[in-house]
Amino acid sequence: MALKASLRLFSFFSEELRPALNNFVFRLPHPSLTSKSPTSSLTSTSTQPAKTRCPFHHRHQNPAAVAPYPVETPNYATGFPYQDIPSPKGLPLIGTTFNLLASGGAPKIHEYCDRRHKELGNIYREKLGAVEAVFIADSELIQRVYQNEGRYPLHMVPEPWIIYNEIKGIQRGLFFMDGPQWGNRRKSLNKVFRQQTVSSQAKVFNDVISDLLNRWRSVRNKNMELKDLERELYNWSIDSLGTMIFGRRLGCVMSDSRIDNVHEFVHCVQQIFIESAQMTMVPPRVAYLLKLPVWQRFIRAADRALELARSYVEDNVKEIFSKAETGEPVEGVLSQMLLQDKLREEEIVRIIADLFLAAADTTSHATQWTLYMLARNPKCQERVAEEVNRVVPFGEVMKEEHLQHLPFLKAVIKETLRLYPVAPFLTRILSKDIVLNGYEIPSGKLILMSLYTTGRDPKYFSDPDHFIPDRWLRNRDTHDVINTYACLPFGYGPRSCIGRRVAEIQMQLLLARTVQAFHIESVNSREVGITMRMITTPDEPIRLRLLNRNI
Ligand code: HEM
Repeated sequence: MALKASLRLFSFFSEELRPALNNFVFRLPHPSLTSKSPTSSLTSTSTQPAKTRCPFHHRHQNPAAVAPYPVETPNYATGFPYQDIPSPKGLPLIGTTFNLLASGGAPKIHEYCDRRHKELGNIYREKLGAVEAVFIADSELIQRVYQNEGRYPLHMVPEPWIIYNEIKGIQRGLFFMDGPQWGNRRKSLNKVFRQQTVSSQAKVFNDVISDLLNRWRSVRNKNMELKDLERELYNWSIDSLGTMIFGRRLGCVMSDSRIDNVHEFVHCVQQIFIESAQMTMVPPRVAYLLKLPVWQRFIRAADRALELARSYVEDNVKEIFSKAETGEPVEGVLSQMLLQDKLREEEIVRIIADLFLAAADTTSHATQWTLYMLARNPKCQERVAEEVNRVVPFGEVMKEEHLQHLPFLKAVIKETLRLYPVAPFLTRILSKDIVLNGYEIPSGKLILMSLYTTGRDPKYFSDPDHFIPDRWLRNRDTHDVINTYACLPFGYGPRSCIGRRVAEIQMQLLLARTVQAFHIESVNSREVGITMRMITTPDEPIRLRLLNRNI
């Protein structure tokens, strides 16, 4: 959801989330400091006596690290004080905001945080604007955060959305829920998004792809270049999800589409992301109070997107009820939610509207990056084409069971998401204190897990800057993926991405069929970089040439 906004979003300027609750009674070294690996023993409750000093002492002269160990029985649930976590120097009110601005601002925040990790280590804290966050870039620390997320994990909701929901007095979908309310809804929705249900949608996903590929054949220019790939993929991802949910086509990938509302919806969702990203550098509450243009644009786009999504969902809900009354068959998971799960209509409308916001940009950008990687790595592209043609000869319908025999294609997608994680930071706010790398993290602190950094860390991935899908293949001698917590493009645990299977099947089908139909070439004259628009997007439009394959 844009939420995801990503969700995943990243609004450093939101107000303080929760006050630090901790009164540190014991300020003793944690047993983790006794181990060779600074992180491995963090998960243990061992009471072994401490033998070594702080693993960071060479780069962070922590007084506690060199203090004599206490005589009384240490409480190993505690570590060094939170304040001792390495941190860059900043100004009192705005922290290090100017440093971020000087480094390119919000669009380059992934590189800024990557440099901070290189300078300060795999854990640091930084105050940007009004919010302080603890950044971690270590697979064992990430694992530890997820192990402690509790029954109802809490993540960060982007500040512009918090304000929006407050001033409009509205409740929203899954991404915005917490506690038992979230737990109950997530349980019902998990049924809808389970593997079996999603797999049964392969046929409808294929119908959308057939239209899309036909459209691409006809809209290429004379150089065989496809215009506005981003918009094409947005339309595809919305049409696919819409067909799964409503049981009928939205029609937004057809070349003669007159579904203006859907196109407007797509446009508004893109706008929401652009404006939210702008507000990473202007405190959203200030933007709201001063009615700055960025806030006005955000609110206009959000109002319209939700209005369009709601009216479409409402129309479909009405139709489902009237068909159910007359005994006509109804397709799509919306009918299942209404008729079997008996969710209230008003709640379904907001849940589904937000699902569209969550799905559109994430799936389309993940697919866009993968197509780009295939274009830049022609040998990999040929291997995918050979693999696909071996499993599904050209002209035969690709079914969900075929996808199980396409390991190299799946490895290509994983490798792309390692280098270009759509959500570059995962967020959690824990409801209990924990110790990370020997430092106490009080409950309520915002923790950001830096996937961009872990995904490119040579500690986890050899030759990390290179696109090497083979590293993900299990049967390969040099299989070098040791710890998957370093690469979690869909998050982890009960609050991980609910749409993961939908996205994976949609992407696998589209990519397999695209590579089967076309030889893809990149037209960009330079290597496309990353610009953050709340999610990982290209810093210039990705331009592809699609040449027909002679099969
Ligand atoms: C390649 C495409 C996608 C990527 C990379 C992606 C990634 C993510 C990530 C990283 C999270 C946060 C997980 C965490 O905090 O542990 C998330 C949450 C979420 N995603 Fe996705 N997502 C994708 C597609 C989708 C689709 C297609 C849908 C809807 C059908 C969707 C719906 C959601 C929702 C509703 C949440 C919030 C879940 C909750 O709060 O319980 N996502 N996604």
